[in-house]
Amino acid sequence: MGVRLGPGGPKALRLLGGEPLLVHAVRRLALAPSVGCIVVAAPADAVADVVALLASVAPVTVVAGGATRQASVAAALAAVPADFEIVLVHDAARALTPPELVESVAAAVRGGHGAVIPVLPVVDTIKRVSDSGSVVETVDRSVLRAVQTPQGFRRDVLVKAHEAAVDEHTDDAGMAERIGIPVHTVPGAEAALKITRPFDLAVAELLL
Ligand SMILES: Nc1ccn([C@@H]2O[C@H](COP(=O)(O)OP(=O)(O)OP(=O)(O)O)[C@@H](O)[C@H]2O)c(=O)n1
Ligand SMILES: C[C@](O)(CO)[C@H](O)COP(=O)(O)O
Repeated sequence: MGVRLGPGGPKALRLLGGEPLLVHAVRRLALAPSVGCIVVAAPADAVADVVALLASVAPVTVVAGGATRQASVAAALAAVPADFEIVLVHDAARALTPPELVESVAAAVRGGHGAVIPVLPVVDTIKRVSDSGSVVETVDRSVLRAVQTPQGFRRDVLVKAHEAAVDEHTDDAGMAERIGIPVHTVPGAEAALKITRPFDLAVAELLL
């Protein structure tokens, strides 16, 4: 719902350079040579609108999403045709993700990794803080990474991870980690920033 972006309806349908974030994201996915099929999870009451919106952008299958990201991914995964053995999960909110990043994630899965995530180093000093606002400790940021999408999986790994999930995860790799699947990292891209707050949208407008 784009709560952190402020009022204006589902975030995927908010405008960036005059077009919905979802259109930007799908257009860039479709430009990646490895992508053979795109399934979009749309807000349940906007499926017909999203089908119409994407008709001239790329061939897509649109399904009704769920109340959470995890539920939306599960619904989309169930609609991926049986002959696709590699599945990448992407955020509409990462609307400017370059096709080259999609390719590098896909290539790492093809190269033998069951689960692959793009990551960036953390640039700020990170501190653990108590409920009262006092600093508890400074965390060693050299071992931390900020995680992006698309996240790539062998299809059987992603299906198993979703089937095994008993709680909510903020990304799909988190579910794979929980069942002991090794998750491989590849370098992320600054342009794949997640448009979360108004500042991010302003940055994305400038980048575009
Ligand atoms: N029910 C949901 C919620 C999110 N997403 C996907 O998860 C991505 C990242 O979600 P987020 O940035 O958290 O979007 P919102 O949930 O709209 O943001 P907010 O938490 O501020 O409302 C979205 O771009 C969308 O692709 C989804 O498919 N289904
Ligand atoms: C999947 C994700 O984009 C990886 O960084 C992120 O976890 C999504 O988080 P959100 O809170 O749903 O925006």
